[in-house]
Amino acid sequence: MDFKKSNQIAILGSGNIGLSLAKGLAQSGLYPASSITLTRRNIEALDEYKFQGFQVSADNVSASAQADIIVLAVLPQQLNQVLDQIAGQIDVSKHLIISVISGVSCEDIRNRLKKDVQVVRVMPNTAIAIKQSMTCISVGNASQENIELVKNIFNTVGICVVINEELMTSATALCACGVAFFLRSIRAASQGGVEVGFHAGEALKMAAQTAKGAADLLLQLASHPEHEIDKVTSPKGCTIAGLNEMEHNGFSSAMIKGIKLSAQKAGELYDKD
Ligand SMILES: NC(=O)C1=CN([C@@H]2O[C@H](COP(=O)(O)OP(=O)(O)OC[C@H]3O[C@@H](n4cnc5c(N)ncnc54)[C@H](O)[C@@H]3O)[C@@H](O)[C@H]2O)C=CC1
Ligand SMILES: O=C(O)[C@@H]1CCC=N1
Repeated sequence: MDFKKSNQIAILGSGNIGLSLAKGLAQSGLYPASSITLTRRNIEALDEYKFQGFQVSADNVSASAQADIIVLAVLPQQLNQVLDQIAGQIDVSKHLIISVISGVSCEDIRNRLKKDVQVVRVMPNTAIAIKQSMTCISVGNASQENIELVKNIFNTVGICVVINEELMTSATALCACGVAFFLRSIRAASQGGVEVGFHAGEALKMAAQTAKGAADLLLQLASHPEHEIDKVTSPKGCTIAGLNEMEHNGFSSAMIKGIKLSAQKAGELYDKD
């Protein structure tokens, strides 16, 4: 399929996720660094990216005016100031807004910018920097052409699914915060590995590769976790002993409760006024 040619991207707010997205896009070859403008209030912090060929600026207004796609990537509490800055530059016939901001609806953004500007809400995670993001998209009022454009972008830097906007705070918890949750699990496993005899560095590498293999069993075989767990747990064996000890200490329950609290909090991050 041919996608609309959208040449210039401005990422307003180049912090953790904005820069991860920039790296992934440049790596993918879909958007060269020279077609991406990164904004931040203190642009000295972007020197390394300037050196790599990205355009850097402290001026959200001119960056937006020059862009076809404007990515909003500031914190929820920083958003209203940025929207008020750029509102006058928005050309509804040209601009597509992609917001990665948690807890802010497409309608919130349209109400503050221009009612008929096209806004898509996207929830990537930091693995986008290595083209491994699980990205959830809700399409807002975008045209079919722009929906395909956005899906193509996020499929190039990982895997994307389109979901209803009401589920975006849940997607934030499961997929964006989820990176931290799985990393903490791997870190905990490596700490266990040190207790049973490995040096910290090798324990971390062994835990990470084991986690990657476990995830790939599910993804590549379209298998269910309990089916794969049953293959590991030999009768009267050491796996079931360890697994049950973890469950007695609330392993699954802790993960479920954490995801529920994160989803609730994601819905409370933005103050419209
Ligand atoms: N960090 C993550 O894994 C993810 C974050 N998000 C969302 O992305 C947004 C950004 O999160 P992070 O990257 O973690 O935060 P961050 O604090 O690392 O990045 C925000 C950046 O915006 C810059 N900024 C603030 N005001 C600005 C302004 N007026 N003009 C230009 N730049 C400005 C800050 O200097 C900072 O570099 C949040 O809304 C968050 O909910 C979404 C998905 C994943
Ligand atoms: O912690 C946060 O609020 C952001 C949203 C998802 C990941 N980081």
